[in-house]
Amino acid sequence: MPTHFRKMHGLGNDFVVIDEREYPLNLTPTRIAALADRRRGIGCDQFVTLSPATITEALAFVRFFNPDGSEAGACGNASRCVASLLAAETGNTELTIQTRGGLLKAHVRPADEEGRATVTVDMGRPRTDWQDIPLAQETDTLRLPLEGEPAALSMGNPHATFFVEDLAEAERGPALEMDPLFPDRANIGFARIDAPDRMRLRVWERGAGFTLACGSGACAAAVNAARRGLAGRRMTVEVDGGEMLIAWEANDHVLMTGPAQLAFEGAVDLKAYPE
Ligand SMILES: N[C@H](CCC[C@H](N)C(=O)O)C(=O)O
Repeated sequence: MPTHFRKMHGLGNDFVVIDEREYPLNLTPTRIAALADRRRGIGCDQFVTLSPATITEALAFVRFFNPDGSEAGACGNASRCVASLLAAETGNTELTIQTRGGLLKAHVRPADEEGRATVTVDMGRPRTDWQDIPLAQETDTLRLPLEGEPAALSMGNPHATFFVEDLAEAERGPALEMDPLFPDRANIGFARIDAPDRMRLRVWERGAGFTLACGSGACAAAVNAARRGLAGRRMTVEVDGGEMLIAWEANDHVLMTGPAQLAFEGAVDLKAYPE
């Protein structure tokens, strides 16, 4: 029996979303990778599943998988998309979703005539201790012992941010993702500070490669810029797909605001994909 899915995106960072709350599908990493593959599957940057929440205040337990089948503890753009989906389903504009990286509270402004909602997600606190990122050795996470001295933190997934003048340096991303300093690999951001409240960012994503936008990467880059004294605590982050607003609040929580969009819905025969 075909399985319903939604194709969604946040600033071009795109997702296949499958709701397993009614009917668990037990999707294996192999099948997820095949479905996420743009040549042989539906194609997406991350594959997102909704399952029943195990914490009563949350409407769903949301998991994020990269096209290589690896699981991410956070995915900012997908969190906005799922929040907009749940808001449309429930009529709630304030809601909570459960992720491996923690509980995320969202505020959803209803979709406009193009189906584009504006969502603010509280992405929680950045984790800046080396063990929480994680790194392979005790390290000052403000300046990692790598060429270009990036800053690093976790938003529920590992991020290193290089502050550069020339975004062409992003070509270093693939090698850096695999650097032994990152035992779980890492998302690698390249940020150019254009003003105390504005940056341009490109992210080589762990397990996914370059994407048009990376929400957790924008949070990480904005917090790392403020930690390094390069910017304030409210940033407009310009990515290839558009702009997000990031605010690192006085309570240490990081608020991310940006669009969420349903592209189309469809059905897929999972049996056509290898277990
Ligand atoms: N695109 C996502 C990030 C996915 C992170 C994933 N690549 C990982 O392995 O952590 C975002 O909007 O935050």
